[in-house]
Amino acid sequence: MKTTFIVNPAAGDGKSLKRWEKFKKDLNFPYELYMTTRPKHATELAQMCVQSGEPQLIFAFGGDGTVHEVIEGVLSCPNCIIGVIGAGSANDFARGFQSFQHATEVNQYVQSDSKTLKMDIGNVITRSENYTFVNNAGIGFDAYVAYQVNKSPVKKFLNKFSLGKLAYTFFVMKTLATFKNFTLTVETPTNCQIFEEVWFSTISNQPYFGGGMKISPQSNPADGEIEITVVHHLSRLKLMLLFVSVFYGKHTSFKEVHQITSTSFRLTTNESMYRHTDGEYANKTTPLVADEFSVQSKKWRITNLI
Ligand SMILES: Nc1ncnc2c1ncn2[C@@H]1O[C@H](COP(=O)(O)OP(=O)(O)OP(=O)(O)O)[C@@H](O)[C@H]1O
Repeated sequence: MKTTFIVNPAAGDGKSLKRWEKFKKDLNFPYELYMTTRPKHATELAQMCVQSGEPQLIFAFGGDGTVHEVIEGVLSCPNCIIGVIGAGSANDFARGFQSFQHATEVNQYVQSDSKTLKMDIGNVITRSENYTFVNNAGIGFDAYVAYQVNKSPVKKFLNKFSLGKLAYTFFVMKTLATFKNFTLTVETPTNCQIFEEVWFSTISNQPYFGGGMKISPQSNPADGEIEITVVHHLSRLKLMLLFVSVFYGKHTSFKEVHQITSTSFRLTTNESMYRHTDGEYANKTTPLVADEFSVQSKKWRITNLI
């Protein structure tokens, strides 16, 4: 089977390139290599790779953004298998899905009978655009933080000293002081609930978000369902406490955290709120116009390492 690596040299605050240089020395099979040079490039490269419709094994080498882009590029190709080597900052994909740590594991997989697992993907239909998500999508506080971090020159500057994570801490604190809570209506095919004073809501295909926070412990990316987590009606101080407890998956016992499982959700905000899909800015909601979140079951294939 044709094997390709798509490497984002800029992932992981720029550490990905160094890691790749080391990693490739231990690979012992022929492969094609593409380096991304800009956002969305990994999608274009993956689309190019699968154009022929031939069976393909494509390794995404980078962070969650890179993996998201590669998977988006292969959705039309049922013969394509995705393997992941997490080399980003957050690497939530590598926590929630099977992924490779070392080149020796990749060598073993390529020489084996290439077992695969079929995985789900999330879709978001909004008034202006459609999006996909592999890990999670969200509306509110976290999306606004991600937006500010990604557009800020502060992160680029701190990256030079491998201190990119400080940018997140800075913008979390800043947003915490200024964020205005919103009202969220959550409709499932069988129910409708209105949540007041919402900080954020996350729709999860797998348990992790934000760099290891186990926001949705029961999410399973192969079960044909997605989970919504709504965090509302709590003080700034308690929100901070909640962020600490999320790392251990203990936040679900807070009465201010609501979780619902469904195959689809219609979410409506009372005012315009920032959205993200897999941590990347995905525009803002239109007040009183529903966004439709759904899941497509078994839509892409991942390397099965077990
Ligand atoms: N050569 C490049 N230079 C700058 N940015 C790039 C380049 N190639 C890809 N990108 C963009 O870099 C962004 C970040 O990549 P990625 O998410 O993989 O790394 P990360 O942010 O360090 O990891 P994580 O998302 O796990 O925190 C992506 O949005 C991607 O489109």
